[in-house]
Amino acid sequence: MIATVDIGNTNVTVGFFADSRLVGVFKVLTSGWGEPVKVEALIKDKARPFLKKEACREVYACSVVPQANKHLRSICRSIFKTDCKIAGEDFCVPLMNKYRIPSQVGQDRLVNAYAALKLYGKGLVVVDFGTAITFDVVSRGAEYLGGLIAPGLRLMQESLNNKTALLPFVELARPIELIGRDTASSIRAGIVFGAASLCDGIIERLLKKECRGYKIIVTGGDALLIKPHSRYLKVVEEDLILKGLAMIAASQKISKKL
Ligand SMILES: Nc1ncnc2c1ncn2[C@@H]1O[C@H](COP(=O)(O)OP(=O)(O)O)[C@@H](O)[C@H]1O
Ligand SMILES: CC(C)(COP(=O)(O)O)[C@@H](O)C(=O)NCCC(=O)O
Ligand SMILES: [K+]
Repeated sequence: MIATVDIGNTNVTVGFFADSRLVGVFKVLTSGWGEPVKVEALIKDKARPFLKKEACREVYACSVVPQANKHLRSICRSIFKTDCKIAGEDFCVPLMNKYRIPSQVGQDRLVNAYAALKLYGKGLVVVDFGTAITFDVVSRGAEYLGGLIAPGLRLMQESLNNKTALLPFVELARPIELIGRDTASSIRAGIVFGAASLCDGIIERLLKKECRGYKIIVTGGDALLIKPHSRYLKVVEEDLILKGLAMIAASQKISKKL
């Protein structure tokens, strides 16, 4: 069995793969890194049922929270009894990276692009509704071209609440009407329809120009909330980063054998 870890700005997501199949996933909040001992206890607890069945041979990770990396390394040794390999530090995502400064791009975006390329073939856009909404383009020549970054749904919720006197924090849910007639439904409609329109608008621009005929793949914590309101989001890949990490682990094993 191998373990994969995705440290995003909201969640740490852990996935276990047996024979390339995802057999289990759990999440803990990223904000806990201030108290790594607590994060370790949480991960240990949630990983226990999987580790009882089978030991972990390898851990592949991807992080966009650099201050978490050293804790991740020690947590891996103590829970999984093996060193973890972190994207960008211990291995490179095997993709031609055309970002102006290649090291500047988030490793999560590269892993998403790699995973989608392996699953769906060249010429695609990955949309990830995480803390940020990211759009990542893989060309017909299988190169990572870059993309776009916009604020995610939680950031929209929090900034409306934090930067105004009267707006409360409202839990997001499927909006029931376009024209909100109370504060909570106005905020829900604004954020959910707004994010769907932002997404469709950007995809339309991409499809008209550089990305004519490209496939669109969507992932991330808020993907299912937005999908019903979008024209272009049809193909959902949950846990795309974890799948990408598992595919990279498998490819490294093959290249070692060659
Ligand atoms: N407990 C929570 N705290 C914050 N956001 C949450 C929580 N549960 C679900 N979410 C939603 O998940 C989104 C983040 O998705 P995720 O893909 O896990 O992000 P990341 O990969 O950036 O950590 C947020 O925008 C928010 O709407
Ligand atoms: C854009 C991101 C914040 C997205 O992170 P996430 O929503 O997955 O937490 C992350 O990929 C990042 O910090 N990128 C570095 C800058 C860049 O990609 O250009
Ligand atoms: K994201």
